[in-house]
Amino acid sequence: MSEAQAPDTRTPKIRLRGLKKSFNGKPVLDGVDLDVMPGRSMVILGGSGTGKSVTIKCILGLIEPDEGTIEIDGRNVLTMSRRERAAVLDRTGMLFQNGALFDSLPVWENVCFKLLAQGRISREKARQRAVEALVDVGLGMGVGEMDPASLSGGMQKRVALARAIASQPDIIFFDEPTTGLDPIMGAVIDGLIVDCVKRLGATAVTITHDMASARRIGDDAAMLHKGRIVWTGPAAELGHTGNPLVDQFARGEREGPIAMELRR
Ligand SMILES: Nc1ncnc2c1ncn2[C@@H]1O[C@H](COP(=O)(O)OP(=O)(O)OP(=O)(O)O)[C@@H](O)[C@H]1O
Repeated sequence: MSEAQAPDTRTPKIRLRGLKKSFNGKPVLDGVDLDVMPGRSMVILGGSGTGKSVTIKCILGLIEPDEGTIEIDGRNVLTMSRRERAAVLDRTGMLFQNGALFDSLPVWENVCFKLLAQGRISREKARQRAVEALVDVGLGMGVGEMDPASLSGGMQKRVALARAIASQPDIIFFDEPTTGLDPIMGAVIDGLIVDCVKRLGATAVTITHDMASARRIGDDAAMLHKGRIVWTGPAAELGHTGNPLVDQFARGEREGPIAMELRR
């Protein structure tokens, strides 16, 4: 492969610099810096209400930050035209915390909702694409015709995963993918996430409080604390990083720097 054709593995897929966001004068993000390299799986950790979801929503264009830059493939999406930004965001997928499936639509329409809404695909092709995505997450073809409400929690998560991958995105966000699942189903979903992300060659960003899940899904991890990323490193080291904040959080210990701050 010539140098011009070689994939650029040095430019981060996502680069956040100095990202700030306040709500009603209260800072939530206070200068977030984060790099997610292409094809890597990044897990973002942090206590409840520290701004993990706000960070992801800023990247997805659902919340406008007050300051900072958000680069995707080296280009600042915040200064792009609406059209350019929409084209970049079209290449992303998202698995929402509660699945966010529409009960009024059969599963297959949920899976291909984005493609259908954008008129990018015929209904016949969408149905076919949905069945393929459902098979990829271990669901039978018949599930496509069912109502989401009639499915178990684990099956709903699989459908939500099928929806996240159906448009074959190159960046996928997972918000608490194992919340509400028993530990075995959680491990199954994690395995599917890893397989699907690998198959697509996608870059993944996951928010989770589940440390077993973080170690299974993540290559890299980052900890958000007091509006900033205070640590990044290998997900496999969580609990043994040598950073007292991260290790306390990862081990779920009551005593440590985080508890002391809460007591003040
Ligand atoms: N649209 C909004 N308007 C006002 N405040 C908001 C808005 N979105 C988020 N917040 C506030 O920002 C803070 C961070 O919220 P966020 O949902 O990002 O936390 P989180 O780290 O994802 O927490 P959790 O782990 O509990 O899901 C919270 O105090 C929340 O109330």
